[in-house]
Amino acid sequence: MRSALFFLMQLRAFAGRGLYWNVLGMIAVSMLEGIGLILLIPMLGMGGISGIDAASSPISAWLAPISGLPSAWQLPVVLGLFVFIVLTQALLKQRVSLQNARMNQKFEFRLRSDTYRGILQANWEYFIRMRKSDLINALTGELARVNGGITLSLQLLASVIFTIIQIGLAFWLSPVITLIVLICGAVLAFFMRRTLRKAKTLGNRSSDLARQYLAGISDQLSGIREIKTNALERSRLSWLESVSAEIHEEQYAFLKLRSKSQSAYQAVSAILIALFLFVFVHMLHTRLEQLILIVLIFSRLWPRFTGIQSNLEQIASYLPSLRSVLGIQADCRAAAELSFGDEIKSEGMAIRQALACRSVYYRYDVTQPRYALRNIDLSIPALGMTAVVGRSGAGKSTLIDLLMGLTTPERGSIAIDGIPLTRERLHAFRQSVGYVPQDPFLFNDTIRNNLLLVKQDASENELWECLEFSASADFVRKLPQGLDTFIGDRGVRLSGGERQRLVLARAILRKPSILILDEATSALDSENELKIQEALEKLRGRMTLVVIAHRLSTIRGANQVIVLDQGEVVQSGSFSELAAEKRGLFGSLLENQTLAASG
Ligand SMILES: Nc1ncnc2c1ncn2[C@@H]1O[C@H](COP(=O)(O)OP(=O)(O)OP(=O)(O)O)[C@@H](O)[C@H]1O
Repeated sequence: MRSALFFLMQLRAFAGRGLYWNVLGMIAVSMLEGIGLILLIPMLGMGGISGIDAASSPISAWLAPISGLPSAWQLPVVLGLFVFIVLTQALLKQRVSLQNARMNQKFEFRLRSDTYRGILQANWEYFIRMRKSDLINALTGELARVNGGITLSLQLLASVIFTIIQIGLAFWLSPVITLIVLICGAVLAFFMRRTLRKAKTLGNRSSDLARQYLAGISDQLSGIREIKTNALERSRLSWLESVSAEIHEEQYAFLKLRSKSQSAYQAVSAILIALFLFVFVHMLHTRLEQLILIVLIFSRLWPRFTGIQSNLEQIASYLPSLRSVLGIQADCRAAAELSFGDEIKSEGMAIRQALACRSVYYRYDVTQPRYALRNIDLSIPALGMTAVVGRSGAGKSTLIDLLMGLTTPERGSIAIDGIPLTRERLHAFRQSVGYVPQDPFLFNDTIRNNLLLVKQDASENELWECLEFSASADFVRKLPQGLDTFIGDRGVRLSGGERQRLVLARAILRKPSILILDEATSALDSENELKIQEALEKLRGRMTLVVIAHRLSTIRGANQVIVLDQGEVVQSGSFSELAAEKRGLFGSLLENQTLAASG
């Protein structure tokens, strides 16, 4: 029951008074149903069914005006009343269920939007920690289960209201019989508690399995190339079959649990009804009208009891999904770096003097002693070109993430023109950054839309200018639909170099104050690399450039070269200065590359 209450509390916090109106509607529906039921006795009595005395009906006092009518009129009037009550009840019921569906939809919409908003507002560290597929699962499968949980909780609420009202009616008719039936029901419910606990455990497992499945399948489809080239098809299929088998086992266990508890309820209800009739008619000589009504009430209540039990089981199994979605929301709140509205308030922030790191320390995992960056002190002068070099794993990309404000230092600070980059200034600063990552990403859309993403009002001329600059214009012109060609799954596949150039075009479209290229020319052939080198030359003096480069020949023109090794700055200076320090790391990197190129 606590699970259902949890769902309903969430709904109440969202729907407020709307939920109370619906509860009132549910009460009215149940009352009308009860009255319709009680009307059966006078109807049967007036219809002349022997043994039933219409005047002894519990509502005979209410029917007094009808008894005053000529006897030929009495039955049609009672039948008319009955039809009216049933129709009103049906209409009201329809309205309440539509309102419930609307409320549920709005709740789901809000939950979905709040969750995604939280995800979008979370900082980069959160995404480093989280599995992407868990977030996808929360926004798809888990939300669908939460929706199911809310629907069932509302059904349960209706059933509980119905049950209370019908039990109240039964009490009014005969407290003794009702009490005996209720005691039996309570004893049965007590023994069914174990089933509920089991349902909850199964629900937890089902959530885990869904997460595991989605994580695995999205990983494998992303790595399908590796699967093919390493001939891993069979082992991957076995993985899928084993997870599917587990999912089926879990579903089967849940169905078995439900059908077992339902059959138990049905069997007990049949035995109880038979026992009642025997005991009350033969031993206690109860009045027939009362007995008929009570049997009627409980024969309708019993399936509701069963419904309540099975609803509770299912709701308990859905609860882990709601908890998981709310957990993600809470984690995102804790990791929030931005609130919507910041972007409206802020405009780009230009670097006028320098972007600097002061005694910066950074660890990916604060529980581990290993620092990815240690004691970093450096200054990137505005409008110059700074190159960052170092062996693989030296900390270059980590440094870039810090410089862009994607991550925040554990100690020390990042400052723009001497002012620390605080959370409030983050969004404005990022609007001034153009970034081309190692593995460029384009959305599954047209080239035009991919570019317009960063500057919606860019003119056709501006788009082509950026494409020219990034040496992409030629290949875009040759595509079947030019700028309107779909790329990715639904359209033309682009080579790594082409994607990299398009991402570069996008990065410069909004004329950033600082352009950061993380190995941006790694996928380019020497002809295109040269073009980009020339373009970067043209940008010099117009924006601050930061370039991470493996190929040291590409950074000859840099004003400053920073050499990182094992998370520390080991050298910095101009290209020629560092090249002259033969015993330094830069000298040896340069020597290795020259040897490799000549060999
Ligand atoms: N998400 C992460 N979680 C934990 N450790 C990480 C993570 N990303 C990087 N590291 C570690 O931090 C260190 C610096 O990594 P980084 O990616 O900054 O190096 P890099 O110089 O950019 O390397 P490369 O040239 O190969 O891209 C490495 O030891 C790496 O293992």
